[in-house]
Amino acid sequence: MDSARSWFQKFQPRDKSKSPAVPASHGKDPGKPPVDDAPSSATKQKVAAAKQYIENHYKTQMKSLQDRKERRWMLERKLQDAEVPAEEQNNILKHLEKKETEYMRLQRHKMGVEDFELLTIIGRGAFGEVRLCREKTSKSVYAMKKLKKSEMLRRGQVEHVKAERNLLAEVDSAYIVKLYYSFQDDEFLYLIMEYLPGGDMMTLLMRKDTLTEDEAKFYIAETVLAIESIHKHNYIHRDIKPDNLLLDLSGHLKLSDFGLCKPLDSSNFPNLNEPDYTPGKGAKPLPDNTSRLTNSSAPKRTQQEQLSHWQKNRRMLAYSTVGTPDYIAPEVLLKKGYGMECDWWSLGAIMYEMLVGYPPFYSEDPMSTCRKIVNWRSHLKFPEEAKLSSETKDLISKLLCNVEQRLGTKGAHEIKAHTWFRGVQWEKLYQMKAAFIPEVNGELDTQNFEKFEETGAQVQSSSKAGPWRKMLPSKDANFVGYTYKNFEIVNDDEVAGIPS
Ligand SMILES: Nc1ncnc2c1ncn2[C@@H]1O[C@H](COP(=O)(O)OP(=O)(O)OP(=O)(O)O)[C@@H](O)[C@H]1O
Repeated sequence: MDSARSWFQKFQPRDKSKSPAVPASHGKDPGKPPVDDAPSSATKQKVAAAKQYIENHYKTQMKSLQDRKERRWMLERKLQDAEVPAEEQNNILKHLEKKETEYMRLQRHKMGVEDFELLTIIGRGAFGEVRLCREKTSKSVYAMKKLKKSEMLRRGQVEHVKAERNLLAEVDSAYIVKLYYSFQDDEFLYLIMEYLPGGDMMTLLMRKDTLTEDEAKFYIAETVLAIESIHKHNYIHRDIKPDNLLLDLSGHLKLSDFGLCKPLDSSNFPNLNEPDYTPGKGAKPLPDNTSRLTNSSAPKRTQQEQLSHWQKNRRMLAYSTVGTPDYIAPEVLLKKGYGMECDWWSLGAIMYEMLVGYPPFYSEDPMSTCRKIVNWRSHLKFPEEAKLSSETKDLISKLLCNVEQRLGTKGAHEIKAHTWFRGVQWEKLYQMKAAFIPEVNGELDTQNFEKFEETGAQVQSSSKAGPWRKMLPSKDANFVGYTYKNFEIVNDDEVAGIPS
């Protein structure tokens, strides 16, 4: 409550001459025209932000109380089910209470970037970078995603960034990257996540060219479970692509990058709604590079030629500001209004790439890719050389199709039941041996990631990162309520240190 009050006070107008604390009519000079005492828009904004902060504060407190009760209840139930002797039960419950006390202490600590030692950069995206870091006190290693607020605002991504933070804090699944903390300073938002040292699926696919059916089945099945877990919480990813499928130490897959779909600025793309581009109709003449793939008079590329073109372009596409549209569903591109089915389309495109070597609508030019996607009926082809089984082609065709016919429209169970997945033990998948075990030597090993150059000054040297910064609330009302701490940050060593 105290912090809420002091934060509220910070939001009160400071310049009394502009926004008087008493109504303007009190003590005014009767000879002067009446002063407009309506609050300025800046004041209104501050009031709205303060209101949101207070609401958020109480919501968080209620939620943490409820979570605490739930943790206790779950543990009690587990202990009873396991018929643990009464004395041992008592000790275990006491241990939980100590962890709760430590968690409350950590909750009061205002987290900042200075709490972390910044290590190697492992990723760069449209809004910032991802790097390996180590928390100074606990020595735990994490991945820190840093997003520039001004860039998020400029590109209208504020709602997306909030959605990402909410989803990560809400969905607890083995197939979703775990969020430990989120916080902000004047310039940046930070997500402190578990570090997944196996690299991303894009890198794995570039190394392997294609996967065998069994290898693809393993990763596609885990992707199904990841997508199912976010859909259960009513989130749609919209931007599922191999770059967002990360591998943990044991080679299991986790979905990341939520709600931060790169803004596929429609002004950059051809008018996909033009009559000539409607699905099923004859396509407009395409630029040279794509007409080679569809025009019978132009030489057709072999699967191998297409694969090497794709691989040459892949990284460049991934790091471009527009991003790759290769996995985006036609209804998303056409801005028709879309639902969760769009994620199942992306699954189909990834499955195709795993088995063929490049995505189904690949073209060197992203605009042509978009055209091919919306005209998927005339562009979805399975190259002979890929020797896909009829079951494989059937599943891909049931994912890369109209929304109404698409598998998964009634739920993930429709996809899981397809014969291509025969033999998959869905419940045990995460406990099974992964298709590839990544090579990782030590907790700071980043060999499965690209090398990135350091650019400009490091965040730690920022003049805004002094200890006094912790005393100030962040000025930016757009990102109120971003802070989060996961209960799992409390480890047993810290609990052992608390005097009982
Ligand atoms: N938790 C993590 N552990 C290991 N590597 C990660 C983690 N999170 C992200 N990365 C790496 O950083 C890259 C970029 O991350 P991410 O896609 O989340 O950032 P982004 O800025 O949102 O990117 P995009 O521009 O694709 O939206 C990933 O492809 C991956 O290689």
